[in-house]
Amino acid sequence: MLSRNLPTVSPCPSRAEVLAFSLYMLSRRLWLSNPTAKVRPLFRPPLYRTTALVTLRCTYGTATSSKSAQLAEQLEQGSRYALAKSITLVESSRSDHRALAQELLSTVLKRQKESKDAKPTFRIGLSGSPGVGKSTFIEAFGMYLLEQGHKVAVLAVDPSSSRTGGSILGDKTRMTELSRADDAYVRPSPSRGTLGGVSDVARNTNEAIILCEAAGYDVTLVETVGVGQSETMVAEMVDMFVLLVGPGGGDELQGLKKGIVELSDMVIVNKADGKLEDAARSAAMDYTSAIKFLQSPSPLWKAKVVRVSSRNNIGIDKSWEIMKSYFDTMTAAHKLAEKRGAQRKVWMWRQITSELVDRLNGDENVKKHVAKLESQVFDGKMTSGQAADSVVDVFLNKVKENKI
Ligand SMILES: Nc1nc2c(ncn2[C@@H]2O[C@H](COP(=O)(O)OP(=O)(O)OP(=O)(O)O)[C@@H](O)[C@H]2O)c(=O)[nH]1
Repeated sequence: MLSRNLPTVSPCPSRAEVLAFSLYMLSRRLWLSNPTAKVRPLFRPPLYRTTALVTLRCTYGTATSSKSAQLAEQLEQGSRYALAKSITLVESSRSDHRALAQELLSTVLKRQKESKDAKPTFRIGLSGSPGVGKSTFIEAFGMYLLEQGHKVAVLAVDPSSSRTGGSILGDKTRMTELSRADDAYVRPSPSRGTLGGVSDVARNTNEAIILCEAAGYDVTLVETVGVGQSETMVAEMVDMFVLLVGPGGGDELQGLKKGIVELSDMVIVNKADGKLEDAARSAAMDYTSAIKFLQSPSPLWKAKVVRVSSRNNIGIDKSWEIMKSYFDTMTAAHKLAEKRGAQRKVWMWRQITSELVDRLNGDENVKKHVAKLESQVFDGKMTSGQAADSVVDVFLNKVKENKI
């Protein structure tokens, strides 16, 4: 990136310097266009080279920051176009995009900190197996929130899209009514090629949440599907984690899936209508009694269970009432800010770990060294611990020599 490659010369040139340089360039141009004329460059400001450099530096150095300031401004004005563009920057793997995204995030965070009348924001994670009715619920719930005067953003965390290029959540048209509403923003799943691993998905989503909030969306719904670590990941980036289950009952109460109920601050039994109503009632009772014996994510809150028919718009208001009550309880005890701070720290360390491993894996010398060590470990000539120490030593030595 140009602003990175140019030497840092500060401060910016004074007006007099810029004027002197411009006069010099003008007289030079006149002279070059007509060398016989007696308009030779009359003077050469002693600092003109530096001035040129400084001018360039200022022009290109501020190009990124003025672009990011402009985007931040448009975001604050609630431009959906600016929001989509900003999230694309955050998701991009291009280094100039990432640099711009980082500038933008810094500007946005600074403005949020300085703003005295910032609206409170609420981040809600929503998970459930495929087909349980997540889109239908979000559509109905989102429209209800709009009626209550909220601005709603919907983001999707779909680890399948980074692994396979396809996506469980994003391949079909979803939430059509909500997508068209003025005060809603529905972000489709990131497409192929924009993501790396799970850690990148998390980073992008965390940053996208900040951008949505900067654009005035006070409720952000982060939707995920119960695949791999995605539920735990989402639970660790939101204020409240909601699990959507079907009326068939209780799969989530068995074995491995039990952990996900334990993470949940609320369980919504969806499809509580028609022939499924009785089944939904008994599933709700099963969840309510099971939750009594599970550990709560917070000592201040015991998970609630609610029956909903997203298709018939039943129980949507009750769901919001419970969510608001959670929000009020946690805010009154100053627990939300604490939770967000702790989450940021956790993600910082995960990002550090993943970034270090990426750099380590990307280094050619380390790769060669690892290849040798792997065969020694395989043959039992070296323990895995010894090999790991050796790889890290090689890597750190290169870092010390400023080669990485
Ligand atoms: N009876 C009934 N059916 C529902 C309800 N909510 C959703 N459905 C149906 O359940 C099916 C799946 O709904 P979706 O909203 O697409 O489910 P999803 O969880 O988003 O599914 P994926 O996008 O595949 O993860 C659709 O046929 C919906 O019409 C409900 O409240 N009652």
